[in-house]
Amino acid sequence: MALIEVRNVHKSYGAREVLRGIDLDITDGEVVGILGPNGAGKTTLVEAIGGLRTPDSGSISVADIDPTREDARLRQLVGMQLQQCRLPAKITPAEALDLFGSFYPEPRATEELLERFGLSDQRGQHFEKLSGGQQQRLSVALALIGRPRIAILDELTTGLDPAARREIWSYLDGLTAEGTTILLVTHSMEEAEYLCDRVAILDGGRIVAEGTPAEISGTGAAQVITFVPSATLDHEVLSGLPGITGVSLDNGRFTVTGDAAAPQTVLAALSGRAIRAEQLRIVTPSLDEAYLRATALALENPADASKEN
Ligand SMILES: Nc1ncnc2c1ncn2[C@@H]1O[C@H](COP(=O)(O)OP(=O)(O)OP(=O)(O)O)[C@@H](O)[C@H]1O
Repeated sequence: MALIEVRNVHKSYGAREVLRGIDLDITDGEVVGILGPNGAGKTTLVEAIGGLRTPDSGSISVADIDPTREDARLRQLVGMQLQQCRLPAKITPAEALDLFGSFYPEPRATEELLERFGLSDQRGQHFEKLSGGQQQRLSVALALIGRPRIAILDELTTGLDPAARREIWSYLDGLTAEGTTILLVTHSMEEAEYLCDRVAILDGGRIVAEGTPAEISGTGAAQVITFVPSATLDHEVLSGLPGITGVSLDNGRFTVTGDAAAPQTVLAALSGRAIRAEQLRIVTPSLDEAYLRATALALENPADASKEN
């Protein structure tokens, strides 16, 4: 059984249905990214998993706990970093960490977190005087202080400078090595590719694509090779090659799609016939492109999106 199970979850705010039948399984130790455009329902979904919002229908189970009912048990298991960290204006990072740490049996050391999250110099500064990035880093540290088995991180590194992002990513690498399960909402494809075992793209309240970053971006499967052959080349020479899934010819330019080995396969076949591939381009779709494709498809099929209500 998965550590987190989400089954057919629906959630509306007034007349607006924000989650429209979400199914998601997350296994122990996995790092799963939720991507999607603004307003897609990402925060609603992860906060429902964290027990902060109640679905209208469907079910959620977190290590066999119903997040809407067993709040105290859930709090010991789950560390949540919220998109907007709200703390009293006059609390300092050291005080906030000590306070949150006091809720857990074996908290991480305040000093260790201040150092790892680059807040040692601001340890005594009032929350209201911290920069946006410092408040953000504090919110991540607070989510992790209780050594949670599951960390839910909402826009973990939004607004952070590149060095701070890398620092947080490397800290999370350490946590995943210890077996922490991480669910993160992100707008950064780079972050998803770096951190996540799996991503789910949410759009219009539905998961419109799901898989490993490589599967979603197609790098594990589809490669697109385009070229102009230096001499006449038969279509069949290419279509008969192993791992090739499509060949088309337009204005003298071939476009060949195939598996990860397709570029080598095509170039070897050409070289065996003493043909050069001129104006050669090999395109590996990025996660960015896959994301735009998946959300564009969902936009093109609004009828599909409203069918199952
Ligand atoms: N408490 C609420 N009451 C009413 N509407 C809400 C509430 N929370 C969210 N919404 C609306 O639900 C939709 C989904 O919001 P949500 O915050 O889940 O999206 P998101 O994918 O996290 O967006 P973003 O990327 O902008 O953070 C939005 O249209 C938002 O305005």
